[in-house]
Amino acid sequence: MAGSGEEKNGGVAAVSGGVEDAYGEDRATEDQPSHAVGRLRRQVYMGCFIFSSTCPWCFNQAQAPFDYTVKIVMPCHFRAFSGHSLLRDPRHNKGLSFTEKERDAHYLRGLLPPIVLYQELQEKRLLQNVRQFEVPLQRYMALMDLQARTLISSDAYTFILLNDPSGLQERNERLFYKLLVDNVEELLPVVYTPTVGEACQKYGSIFRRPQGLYISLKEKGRILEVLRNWPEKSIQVIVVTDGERILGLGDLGCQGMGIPVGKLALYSALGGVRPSACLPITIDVGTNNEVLLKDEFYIGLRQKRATGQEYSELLDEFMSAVRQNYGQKVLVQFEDFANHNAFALLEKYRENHLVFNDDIQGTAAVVLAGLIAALKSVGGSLGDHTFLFFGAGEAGTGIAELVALAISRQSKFSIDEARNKIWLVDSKGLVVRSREGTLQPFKKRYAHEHEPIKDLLGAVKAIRPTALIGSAGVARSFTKEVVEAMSSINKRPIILALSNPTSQSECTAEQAYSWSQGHAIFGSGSPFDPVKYNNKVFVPAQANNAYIFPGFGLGVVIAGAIRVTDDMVLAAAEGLAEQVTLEHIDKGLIYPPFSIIRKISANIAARVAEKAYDLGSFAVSCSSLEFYQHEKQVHIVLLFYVQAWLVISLARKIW
Ligand SMILES: NC(=O)C1=CN([C@@H]2O[C@H](COP(=O)(O)OP(=O)(O)OC[C@H]3O[C@@H](n4cnc5c(N)ncnc54)[C@H](OP(=O)(O)O)[C@@H]3O)[C@@H](O)[C@H]2O)C=CC1
Ligand SMILES: CC(=O)C(=O)O
Ligand SMILES: [Mg+2]
Repeated sequence: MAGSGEEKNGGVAAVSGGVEDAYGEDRATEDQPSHAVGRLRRQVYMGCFIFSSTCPWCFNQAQAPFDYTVKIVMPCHFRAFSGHSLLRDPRHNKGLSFTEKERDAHYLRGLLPPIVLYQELQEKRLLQNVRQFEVPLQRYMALMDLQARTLISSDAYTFILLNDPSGLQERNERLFYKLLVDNVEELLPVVYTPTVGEACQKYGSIFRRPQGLYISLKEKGRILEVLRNWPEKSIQVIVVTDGERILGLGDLGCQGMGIPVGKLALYSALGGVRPSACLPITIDVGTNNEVLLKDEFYIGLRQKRATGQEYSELLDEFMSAVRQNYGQKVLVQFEDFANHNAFALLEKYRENHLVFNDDIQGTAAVVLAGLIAALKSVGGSLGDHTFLFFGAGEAGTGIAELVALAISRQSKFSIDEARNKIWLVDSKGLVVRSREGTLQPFKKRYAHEHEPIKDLLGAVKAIRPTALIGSAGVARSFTKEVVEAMSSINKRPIILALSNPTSQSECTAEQAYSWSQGHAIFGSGSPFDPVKYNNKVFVPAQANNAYIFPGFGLGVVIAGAIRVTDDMVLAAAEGLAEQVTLEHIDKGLIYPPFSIIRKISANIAARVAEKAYDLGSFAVSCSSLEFYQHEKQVHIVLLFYVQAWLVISLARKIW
């Protein structure tokens, strides 16, 4: 039940699982006054522990939002967490919603205008203000300002706080998450794709303050030191990129930071992982983007990308520093690496670290779930159908592998036979046996016997797929002819245009519905508005890994997992697919709406945690297993669901 000693590092800041570390001694940050807070926190946790002893599943390390209660409700931080400092701390600042009592208790009198605005009203005011910006990038910047943790000087802050009529300059993290959670369908496209893509492209010009950790080649040999500079000590999820394949926009080098920041905002808003437990990291090994290298505002190293030994030594050092500093239960999510590194890194680290590649595994889970749901309209099981991928990289082959695994689990087919139902097209055309000698390893399993075909239309006509899945990052590659060909082969063609952002989408929703005369089951990576065609309204699905990774990460955390396996990814897909109801299917939807994403995430988390537990000591640390051992008789998935839902709902109440 207790976190194992081996996970601690010199007495500081190791993350371990189970109940004991929830007392929080090991995650005090340097600016927290220690003993009084420790005692108070212990009392709060003891109270929770009594509650949890009737339901031990309700209480473990993911419960850390309680930290917040201690800090903000108790007048225990004296001046260290009061007055200016409190207003300048986005994590604890409540802005105009500090009550009269809190203003007295925290030395805030006079620092705020006299009015007390309750959070709902603050939220309404902010939403109105965000909506006033017509340009999506301005909305993005306004929201990021609200979230930002690193602050401007106190004088400037007070000036802004007291003089900013829009209220948008307030740094108030809990308001940011409340706004996001309550308006997820409206704000997701702002903090995430497509707008985050533009933000990364312009990151150098719009950069105001650091939002994550930058680890560059200059820090080689000192990465542990760099990690220790981050103010939070108890980290549960890291999203890391090296910026080489940012969405479908290519190499954006150090400016890729917008992606880990955006993904982790969703981890908190949609998956209940406490913001302070999330760490965005960009590894800067240079960039091959000539435009950036010549841009005077570029924020990264001005050199070509390091490769080979230099690159892999830096990554090795990073992984071992992460483990040393945060223990073995920190989830490292690789994001938007180029495929020549992504597959190799996943293979290399998955045996000994808790790693997850969102582009390969998260995307696979979301698409498999969508296919399972779509087949409820189309008919037949996965093994009865043929799948054609346009794009044979991380997303394409990641999905292909999970679909093959699902087919082999559901039917009498072996995994190799299942792979025969899947075809890939890459930049050189259909992946066929005669190309085997020059193919990257991850494509070889799909090099089937067939004559070479160069173009997508030719491949569609020859392979006659049920589903066409685009992940090449090539805009408008699903032409009218391609969609018409799919429609002539299938009554209900499944067409997924996964490439992000919107500018790279293989086709628009309107094109898919009109060219298929309303028959397509369509999903896209970035959102499209509903389309009216022949007096009927079609609601496109958003086939994006954002459905998966927040719940997946939460599942890993509540299980105290130490490894990610394919079965856990499959469980996540099933956890999403089972939430698509007949009502959704009747409306042509292949995913439940994002408006209920927190419920979706709780279900996915429960499925993933259950699977990790089923897999036993390979996936879950021995200490967590011991904790679960005596519960073997009970319905474990239900307990995990309750736990996940509690974390997600408590997070919303407490932040
Ligand atoms: N919706 C979602 O949740 C997700 C969407 N994506 C999107 O998918 C896209 C691809 O990502 P990812 O798989 O990681 O990228 P990769 O670079 O790993 O793969 C891209 C693939 O597209 C192929 N390709 C490139 N140009 C062409 C072309 N003209 N014709 C045919 N094939 C081509 C490449 O061929 P070759 O191998 O020959 O170079 C490669 O196989 C991106 O836009 C990304 O945003 C990614 C992850 C999740
Ligand atoms: C969604 C995502 O992860 C991507 O486009 O890379
Ligand atoms: Mg990605």
